[in-house]
Amino acid sequence: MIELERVTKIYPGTSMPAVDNIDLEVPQGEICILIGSSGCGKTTLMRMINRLEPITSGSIKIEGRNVMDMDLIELRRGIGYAIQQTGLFPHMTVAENIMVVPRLLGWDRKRMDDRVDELLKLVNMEPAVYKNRYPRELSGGQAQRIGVTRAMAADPPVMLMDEPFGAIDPINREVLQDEFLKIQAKLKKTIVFVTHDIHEAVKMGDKIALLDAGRLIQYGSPEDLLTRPKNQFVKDFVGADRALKRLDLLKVKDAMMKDPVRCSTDDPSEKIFEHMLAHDLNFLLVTEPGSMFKGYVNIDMLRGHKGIVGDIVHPMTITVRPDQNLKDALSKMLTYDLGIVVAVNEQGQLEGVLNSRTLISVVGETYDETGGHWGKITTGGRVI
Ligand SMILES: Nc1ncnc2c1ncn2[C@@H]1O[C@H](COP(=O)(O)OP(=O)(O)OP(=O)(O)O)[C@@H](O)[C@H]1O
Repeated sequence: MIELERVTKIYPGTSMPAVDNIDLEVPQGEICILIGSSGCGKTTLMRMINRLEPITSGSIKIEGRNVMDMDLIELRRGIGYAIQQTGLFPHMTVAENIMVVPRLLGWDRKRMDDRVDELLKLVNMEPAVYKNRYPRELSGGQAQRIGVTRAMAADPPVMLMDEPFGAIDPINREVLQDEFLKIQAKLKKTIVFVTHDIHEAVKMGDKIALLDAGRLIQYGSPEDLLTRPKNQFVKDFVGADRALKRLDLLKVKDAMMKDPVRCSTDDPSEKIFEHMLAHDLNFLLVTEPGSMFKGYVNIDMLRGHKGIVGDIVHPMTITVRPDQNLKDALSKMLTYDLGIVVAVNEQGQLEGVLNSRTLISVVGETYDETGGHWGKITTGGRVI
């Protein structure tokens, strides 16, 4: 846990505090987002945690220990630090960059090599391909991945991340965010994460701290800020399209129809054709016995077919995961012009189906602008 108590920073030669009397608690294993307009004090606040900036007054404790009482080297070893500009050393290879802190800690060669491979695999970069490259031989997204892995190299319990995905185009940014959240779900670091982007904040944050002119305006879960903005400033900051932002918060599994009607690859086509006619269905999902998702059949494909469904099933390559957010699902549906999108789990098994009508009703019905209350989503929609 990181505890900030009445933390204030006044830069020498200035009179207005850059950080003004902030109390904040970041629980163990959570991501706390610092957000606010340019100059509101986010970076200053973060840099006081690892003492890159001296604290003017107040106290910062990590696991109950005041950072000012800790040996500086020991403090920084326990805190990974990733920044937007990545800070990679241009004359060092990827592997050497990742190993900066472990080398200082005196790790042996084998342990360092293993760690480089492990971390590169974690961020989906093939070690054999990338570890001997120099930063100039990486794309912007790859360099940011390396910046983040470097911060994680010595497995610090605390990470400070200052717009770590800031310089990346929106599509790769989503990919990096998803990767990072997956890693975080396993590693459970305590993270302070600065961003300018409210979508990123809502997606990544367990808690969001909204700052203005050095002061903490509201601190709470993304849900809190979106649904119970404390004042007009917060409302304006989170924006008028709060209903849409809620798509960042809700997961596919919250809105999908679970356990949808399906047939099996070993079902006879004629029997399924009759069944679909009888139930007025023209489209049916197909799984293997054991529920591995295979694709779909429609009534025209089945008409006159003598074999089994598995012979003619049409694959559906665009799918979502139940724990992806609804915004990702909507974006896939719009990009590929799909009326429905199927949710499959990591093993490829069919878990549910989401249709565009359900999605739209989630956005439309769950927020009552006048009362400002969110309704409950209780059901997915019927698909077939
Ligand atoms: N070294 C410094 N000396 C004097 N003032 C500073 C210094 N660094 C930052 N400031 C001021 O402190 C305030 C907070 O700056 P800080 O960089 O923490 O804001 P920020 O929220 O991270 O901004 P941005 O989003 O633009 O990065 C600003 O008014 C800035 O001008």
